[in-house]
Amino acid sequence: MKHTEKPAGLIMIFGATGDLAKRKLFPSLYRLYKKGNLSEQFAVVGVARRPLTNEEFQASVKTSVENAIEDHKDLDDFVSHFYYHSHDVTDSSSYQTLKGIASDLDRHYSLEGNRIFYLAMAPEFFGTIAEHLKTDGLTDVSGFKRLVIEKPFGHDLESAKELNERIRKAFSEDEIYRIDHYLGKEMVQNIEVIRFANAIFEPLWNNRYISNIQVTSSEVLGVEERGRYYETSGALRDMVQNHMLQMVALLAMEPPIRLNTDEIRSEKVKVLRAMRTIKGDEVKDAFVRGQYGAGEMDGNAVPAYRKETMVNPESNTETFVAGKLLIDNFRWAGVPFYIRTGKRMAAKSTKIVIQFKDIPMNLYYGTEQTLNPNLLVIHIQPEEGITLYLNAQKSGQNMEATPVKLNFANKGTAGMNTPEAYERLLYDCMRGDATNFTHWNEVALSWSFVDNISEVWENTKAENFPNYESGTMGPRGADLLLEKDGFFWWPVTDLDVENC
Ligand SMILES: NC(=O)C1=CN([C@@H]2O[C@H](COP(=O)(O)OP(=O)(O)OC[C@H]3O[C@@H](n4cnc5c(N)ncnc54)[C@H](OP(=O)(O)O)[C@@H]3O)[C@@H](O)[C@H]2O)C=CC1
Ligand SMILES: O=C1O[C@H](COP(=O)(O)O)[C@@H](O)[C@H](O)[C@H]1O
Repeated sequence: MKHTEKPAGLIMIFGATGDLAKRKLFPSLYRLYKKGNLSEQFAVVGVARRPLTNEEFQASVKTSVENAIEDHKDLDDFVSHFYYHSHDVTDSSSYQTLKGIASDLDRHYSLEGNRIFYLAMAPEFFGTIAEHLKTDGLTDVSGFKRLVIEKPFGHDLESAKELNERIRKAFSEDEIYRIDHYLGKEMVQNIEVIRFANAIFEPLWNNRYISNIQVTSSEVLGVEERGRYYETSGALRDMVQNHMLQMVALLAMEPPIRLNTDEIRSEKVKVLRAMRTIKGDEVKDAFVRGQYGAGEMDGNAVPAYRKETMVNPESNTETFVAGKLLIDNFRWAGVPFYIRTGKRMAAKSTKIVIQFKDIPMNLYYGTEQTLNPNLLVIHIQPEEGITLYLNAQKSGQNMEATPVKLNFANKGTAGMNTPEAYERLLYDCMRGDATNFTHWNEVALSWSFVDNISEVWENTKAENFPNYESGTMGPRGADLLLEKDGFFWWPVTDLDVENC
């Protein structure tokens, strides 16, 4: 696929009055515009039901950008490229009007017939919109056409297949950009560089030298206003099926023969294929689910999940998942990948800890004492960087090894759920680079892995829910999962080897 750095084009955003558009998409587009990464030949059509004039829509885009970004120098010029069409996506009759608007803008801005359709709406509309775009001729373009589709991509493998078949009627696989915003994060993208650009890591990156890998993505926030969605999702579908498995795939994949979209995706797919299936009775040994109870966060009392708005007071939905994954291939046989994610935990943090195996014998401590293992920590958020924990002699100490750390802190502005991730992904999509979007094969394999677990959990009531207090690192079962293998979770805040 040829990448043009600044292609002209129309971006049609379905759900343009929604939260995602306001908080992430408009500020990201503005940043691209400010950096000169957006062609002057661009126009945006916002679509949603509520009646708005173009001017009202432009004012709301302006407000969204002002709320997110301090420098607004060129904002008026930027918003002048925005247009609005009030349209119910389930109403077949108004797609023709939308088509007329798109054609007019194409001529007015010389958009070269390039179109990106961004579906920032509830997933039940994805299939309908894609079908209409085709049947009503919006996809009959002289340039490129691309579909950006938000999560969740289905609810399980079956529904994901159904959705995929519907959107594939209008777009080919290489025109579909399935968003996983973790793939837009600076340090997630850095995993490959750390692995494949450093002679000191790649030779050690296997079961001979690594004892276990831990991936934690903990959140402080609870379910907020998303109770209705979350009740049907839970942490397994919301975080594990996509973000957590994507990080595992990047950590475990073989070096691609070339750094292009197809080769990278194909290596990730191989990891997902090699992941050992966990089903039936095995689920309770390899996976732990949790649900938050009431607690205190930053000195304020917070309610239990079951007391949140739109949540069943007897809900069986998990807000926490910990699991042990095994990748049955030559490189990783026998190395556990532990994953852990949850809401209302003690800290907002996404970290990857690679724990290396112990050296055969310790010359430096008393015989009963072991040295601290070498760790490589990849800090995804809120701080961005890497830390390598080594043992060395500190000055003044006599032939005694103490842990020292080598730190690299990324200078980028690290925010949570950052618009920067969306900015990168939007830019990639405009340039036709789908590397950091998920291919259908990845989505399908992730769902089939997760479906086996959710099937067991949906059919067995979690008698001990709620089983962790808000503001903690999850239920005790998550610690036991590692303890039975002789490991423990490395802390995610202030990771200090000396104090572990
Ligand atoms: N918000 C976030 O941080 C994140 C969101 N997502 C995903 O992004 C998508 C959008 O989420 P979010 O922005 O939060 O959702 P919102 O509920 O805030 O927005 C939904 C949008 O859809 C429009 N809409 C609803 N029904 C129709 C209809 N029948 N026809 C036309 N427009 C309609 C609404 O406008 P109106 O009422 O005027 O029609 C609104 O613009 C979802 O798939 C979500 O999972 C993913 C990651 C993060
Ligand atoms: O996709 C999702 O991600 C967020 C967490 O994203 P982060 O970038 O803040 O780590 C999560 O809160 C949400 O439930 C989920 O849908």
